[in-house]
Amino acid sequence: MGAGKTTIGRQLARRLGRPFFDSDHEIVERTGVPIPTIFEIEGEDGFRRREAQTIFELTSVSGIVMATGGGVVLDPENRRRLRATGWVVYLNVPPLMLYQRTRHDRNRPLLQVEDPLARLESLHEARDPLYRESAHLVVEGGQLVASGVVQYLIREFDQLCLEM
Ligand SMILES: Nc1ncnc2c1ncn2[C@@H]1O[C@H](COP(=O)(O)OP(=O)(O)O)[C@@H](O)[C@H]1O
Ligand SMILES: O=C(O)C1=C[C@@H](OP(=O)(O)O)[C@@H](O)[C@H](O)C1
Repeated sequence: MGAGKTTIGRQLARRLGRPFFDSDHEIVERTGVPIPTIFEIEGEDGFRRREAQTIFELTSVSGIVMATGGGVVLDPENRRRLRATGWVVYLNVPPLMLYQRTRHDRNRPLLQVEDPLARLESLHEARDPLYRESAHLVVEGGQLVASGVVQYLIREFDQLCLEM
């Protein structure tokens, strides 16, 4: 959630010369409406069904870089497919930094509450074990600029390819 997945994923894809997909963007393209509207009409459950379908389709394509919405890990089948078909990176950013990066954005329905920082803290606590279970690599802290994270991921990815 607001951890820089899209920013970092897009730069990484460009550097690797691979296509980039953002699962939220795919859902918006397919439905033709923004995410808050999907939540309003179909509720979170409806959004999660569309999200699972999109993850199913995108994990069937090889050679891409994908950024996912922060809630994809709630579904065990999403976690299983992501881990089985790709190299999964968890960008772990503390809740306060997530708050600073997302506070002006009205496009995240789960954060449209009186105390978004408290919501981010509880989401982070509940989801952190699920992200760790899904990820092959965890990048801690959120201190690096996006290009620094991309540089680090390219080195790790090259190493992985050499070992295979
Ligand atoms: N490494 C970073 N350092 C500082 N700000 C960042 C970093 N990565 C992303 N941001 C900023 O945080 C906000 C959310 O980033 P985004 O990539 O859209 O997040 P996500 O796709 O995870 O929701 C953007 O304003 C972006 O410029
Ligand atoms: O954390 C979540 O459950 C969600 C995060 C959002 O994506 P970001 O991770 O880009 O905010 C988006 O998929 C939807 O609003 C639900």
